[in-house]
Amino acid sequence: MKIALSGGGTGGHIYPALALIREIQKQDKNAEFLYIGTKNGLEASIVPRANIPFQSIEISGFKRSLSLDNVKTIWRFLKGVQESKKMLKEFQPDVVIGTGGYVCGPVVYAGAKLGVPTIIHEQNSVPGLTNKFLSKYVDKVAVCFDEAVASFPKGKVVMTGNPRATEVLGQNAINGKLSVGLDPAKPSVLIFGGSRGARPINDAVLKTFTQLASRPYEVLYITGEVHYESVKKEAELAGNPENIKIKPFIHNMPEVLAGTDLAVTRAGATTLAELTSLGIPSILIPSPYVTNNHQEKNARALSDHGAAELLLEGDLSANKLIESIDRILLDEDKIVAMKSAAKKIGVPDAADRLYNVMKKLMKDK
Ligand SMILES: CC(=O)N[C@H]1[C@@H](OP(=O)(O)OP(=O)(O)OC[C@H]2O[C@@H](n3ccc(=O)[nH]c3=O)[C@H](O)[C@@H]2O)O[C@H](CO)[C@@H](O)[C@@H]1O
Repeated sequence: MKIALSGGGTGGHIYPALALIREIQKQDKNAEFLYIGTKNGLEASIVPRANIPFQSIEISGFKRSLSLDNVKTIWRFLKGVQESKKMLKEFQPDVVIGTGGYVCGPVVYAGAKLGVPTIIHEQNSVPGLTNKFLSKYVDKVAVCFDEAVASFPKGKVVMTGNPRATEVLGQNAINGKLSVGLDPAKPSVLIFGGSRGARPINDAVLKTFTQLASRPYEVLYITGEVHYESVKKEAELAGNPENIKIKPFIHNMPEVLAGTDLAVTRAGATTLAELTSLGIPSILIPSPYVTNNHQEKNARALSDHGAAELLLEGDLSANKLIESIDRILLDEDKIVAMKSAAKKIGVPDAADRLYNVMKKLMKDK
């Protein structure tokens, strides 16, 4: 079986595709893959690192407002479709799957126009522009939230969950802690602002350093690649306490999550699928800078059920952050209740569900 995949820009669109690949590899040793992305997105480093054949097209995102750039984008889209058609004709896939981000626009569109079975996977409760556009042309739309169903053509939508929820299971917590310099005997908090980091979260975290230094727990603080150098400098000025380990980005997130007692993070949909599958309590600080405020909607799907606490960016401060961490982490009953609420939302068999949708589509079409 040959599978072409595309999805990119940020980790939240790339890791679900890689998780699906891992599931297919488990069930079909002979499966072949081609991943199409852009040279500028995170996929250009993450996908080859996972040993998956990677090719790139040139494409940029569409702006919602009227702009000359959009003319360029349309031209690039059409060029991207031609390039994708060439790659797909050469690879001859049995199915094309898009996991979001503007790069999958031309790739999945090209697949549909060539008559190849096509699927898009929408991780969020509110769909992105690219997936909305593609939903008219594809055969199936796989979703993770009930709220997303109404945004897509009836009859195409299937509820699968996010394949990354499957991939993060069964990892070794001790190895995860040791790999980032944490003490396996102590509780730990993971702080990160999505796959690229978030300046407002970094600013608040840096101001908590003096207080965090006296806490009985440890902190793994992932800054995002672009923020790392400046955060490191400020952390040194603040005395960089022993119990706070700072990294720019980590590639073994499943292992690290296995040893995490509490997560403080944005509310990207793929991160939330991981947290709920593992039953990790969280403090969610949704990014207000995303389409239709979709991260807040993602976050509320957890906080409404007691699986997470919502901390809006407007209310974020160092004091509020440390008060929330202490209140949850130092209260065993609260941790147990949040864990169980998170697990109830998780969809641990999501990868198998998506693979089954794919197999059925290929059989039927
Ligand atoms: C600004 C923006 O548009 N963000 C979107 C993007 O976020 P973003 O890419 O930040 O997405 P998510 O938070 O959903 O996923 C991040 C992924 O990166 C992984 N990770 C993160 C840090 C690290 O050091 N190592 C690592 O592997 C996480 O475990 C997770 O698998 O895609 C999500 C999924 O469609 C959307 O919900 C977000 O709104």
